[in-house]
Amino acid sequence: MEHSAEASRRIARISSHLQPPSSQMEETSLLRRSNCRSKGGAPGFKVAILGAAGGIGQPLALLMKMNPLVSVLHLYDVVNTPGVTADISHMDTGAVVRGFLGQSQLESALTGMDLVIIPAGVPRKPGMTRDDLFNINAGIVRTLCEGIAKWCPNAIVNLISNPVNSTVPIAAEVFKQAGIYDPKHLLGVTTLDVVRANTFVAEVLGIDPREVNVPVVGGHAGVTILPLLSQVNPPCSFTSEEIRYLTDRIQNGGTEVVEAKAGAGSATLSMAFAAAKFADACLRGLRGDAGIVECSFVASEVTELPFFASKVRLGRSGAEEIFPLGPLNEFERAGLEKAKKELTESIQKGVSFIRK
Ligand SMILES: NC(=O)c1ccc[n+]([C@@H]2O[C@H](COP(=O)([O-])OP(=O)(O)OC[C@H]3O[C@@H](n4cnc5c(N)ncnc54)[C@H](O)[C@@H]3O)[C@@H](O)[C@H]2O)c1
Ligand SMILES: O=C(O)C[C@H](O)C(=O)O
Repeated sequence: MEHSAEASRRIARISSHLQPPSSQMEETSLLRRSNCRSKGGAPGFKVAILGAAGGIGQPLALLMKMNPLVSVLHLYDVVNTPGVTADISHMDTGAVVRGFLGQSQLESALTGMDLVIIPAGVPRKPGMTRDDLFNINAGIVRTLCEGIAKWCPNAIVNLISNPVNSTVPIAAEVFKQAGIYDPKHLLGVTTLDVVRANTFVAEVLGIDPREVNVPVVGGHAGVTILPLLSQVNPPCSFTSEEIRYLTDRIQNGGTEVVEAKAGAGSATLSMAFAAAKFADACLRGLRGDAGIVECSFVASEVTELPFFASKVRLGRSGAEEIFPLGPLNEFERAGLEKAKKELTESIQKGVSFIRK
C-alpha cells in the first residue's frame, strides 16, 4: 500500500523541494514562479549589484532589498549567486530579486537597469595599498563596464572596487571608447570616508554622529582622502592636536579595518552601509527629489585634475552639479597639494590601462 505508484510520486515531489535552489527557483517548486499571480511590476527603480556574493555585495544586497525605492534587484557574481539570491528573495519587502551567475548571464543582469553598483574585485590584506589591487581589479572593472556600455548605457554607475582613484578613470575610458560616456552617470563611491569622518568627529565632540556632516574631498586612498574639518556642520572648532588625530584616523580608517581583520579582507559591513546610503541618495535624485548632496569621486573641474571627489548635487541625470571646495585653511591647502600629487598618478595609471 505504502509503496503504491501514488506514494512514489509524492516522495519524488517532496524530494524535488529539497534540491538546491536555482537562481530563479523555478525548477524546485510544483507551482512555477511564472504561474504565480504576482506581476512583479511595482513602481520603482531597477538596481543591479555586480559582485553581489562578496563581503560587501551580500549585506549591500540585503540593504537594497529593504529600500522601498527599488522594485527590481539583480544580483550578479561569478560565484554563489544562486544561494545569496534564494536567501535574500525570501525577505518580505517589495523588490523582486533575481540572480545571475557568470559572464554568460551578464547581459540579462544588466539589461534595463537604472542603477548599477559595482563592489566586484579583490580586497586588501595587511601590508597592501589599494593600488596593489590594480592588476586584478582593473581588468574586472573593464569587463563589467564593457557590459554596462552594451546593455544599460544610460544607467547610473556607483563604482566601489579599489583603487577607486584609478577604477573610475578606467570606467570613463571604457565608456568613451564605446561612445556612451556621460560624466554625470559615473560616480566613485567615497561615502565610507564621510561616514567614518562623521563618526570620529562625533566621538571627539561628544555628539550624535547622525547630527554631523564632514565634507571629505580628493580621492579614496591615504593622503588623497582630505577631510575638510574647517567646514564641519554643525560649525565647530578643533585643537591642532584634534585635527592631526582626526585627519590621520580618517585617512587610515580602511587600513585600521584591514589590520583588525588580519587577512580576512577589508571593510564590508560599514562599506555596505555607506554604499546603500549613497545608492539611496542616487535613487532619490533620479526620482527628482531636490537638494540631495553627497561627496563622490567624479569627473570634475573643481581642480586642474580630471577627476576629484567633492560635494555633488544628485538629480534626475546623476551628478548634476559639482560644488567648489570652499575656503580651505593652511593645513587643508597643504593636504590638497599632497592629495593632488598622488591623485594625478593614480588617474593617469587608470587612463593608460585602457589607452595602452
Ligand atoms: N570604495 C570603498 O570605499 C571601498 C570600501 C571597501 C572595499 N572596497 C573594495 O571593494 C572591493 C570588494 O571588496 P569585498 O570585501 O566585497 O571583496 P570580496 O572578495 O569579499 O568580494 C568580491 C566579490 O567580487 C566577485 N567578483 C570577482 N570578479 C568578478 C567579476 N569579474 N564579475 C563579478 N563579480 C566578480 C567575487 O566573486 C566576490 O564575490 C575590493 O576591491 C575592495 O577594495 C571599496
Ligand atoms: O581599505 C580598503 O582597502 C577598503 C576600503 O577602501 C576602505 O576604505 O575601507
